[in-house]
Amino acid sequence: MTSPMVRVRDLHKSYGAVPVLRGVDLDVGAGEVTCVIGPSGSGKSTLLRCLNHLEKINAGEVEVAGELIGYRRHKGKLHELGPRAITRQRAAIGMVFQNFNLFPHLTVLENIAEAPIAVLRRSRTDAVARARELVRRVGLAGREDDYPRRLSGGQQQRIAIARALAMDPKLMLFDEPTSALDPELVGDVLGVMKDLADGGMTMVVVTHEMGFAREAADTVVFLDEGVVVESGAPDDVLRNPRQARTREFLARVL
Ligand SMILES: Nc1ncnc2c1ncn2[C@@H]1O[C@H](COP(=O)(O)OP(=O)(O)OP(=O)(O)O)[C@@H](O)[C@H]1O
Repeated sequence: MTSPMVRVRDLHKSYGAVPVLRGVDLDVGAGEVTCVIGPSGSGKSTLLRCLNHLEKINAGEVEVAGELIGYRRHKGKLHELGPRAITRQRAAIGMVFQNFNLFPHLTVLENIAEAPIAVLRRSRTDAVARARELVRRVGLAGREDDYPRRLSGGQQQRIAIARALAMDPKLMLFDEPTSALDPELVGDVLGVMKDLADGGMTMVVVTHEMGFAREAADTVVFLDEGVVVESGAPDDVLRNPRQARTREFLARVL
């Protein structure tokens, strides 16, 4: 594998007394795309949220871009980054959610340029110029001054991707980015994501889009009940799964 961008070892996460991740290992090399698949409630979103400091982990090791973000051996000490280091790391991770989360009172350009100005201290001129370039890149030239409510769900999601890219992330996390979209809008968003993947972006994508996983992923991870049941190349996991649980899941969704 190329140099690791994400390295997770024996990750445990519970909500209260309910265990959701039960010893997860994950490796994503720089420039690789990993798709995480699995039934509803299997812990996929929780795994992404642990990578981005949105959840505190209970045990294990999580390393992103060479930096350990927190671990607790079962009987060992908790090591945590300070708030400034967490902010720095979060800035290096782009996250795209199911529900776009654009600011409704900001235009498309302002939505994209806001964080680079506020967090990276870019000049307004530079941030807006880059935002214009990103709007073109996601195929929405001409919509720069629109407000999000005037865009379709698929267009809003493409802007959400552009907004994440504006921070020049080292890693992009996608949490079911097409689940909230009408079927005819899904392809455009997946197309933007495929272009990113082909351009060498490191990506972890939680998805129910098996076609995307087959085409874009270097690795497919099947998560069930908080455990990685099987992982490997898409052709192996999606076409010739070794585990009965993977076969049963695929039979339901394919
Ligand atoms: N903040 C929370 N507090 C308590 N329980 C939670 C919380 N977030 C998630 N859970 C529970 O943890 C389990 C895993 O949730 P998670 O969202 O990670 O699953 P998922 O695989 O992403 O599911 P889906 O495909 O439906 O989005 C579920 O049982 C869920 O109800």
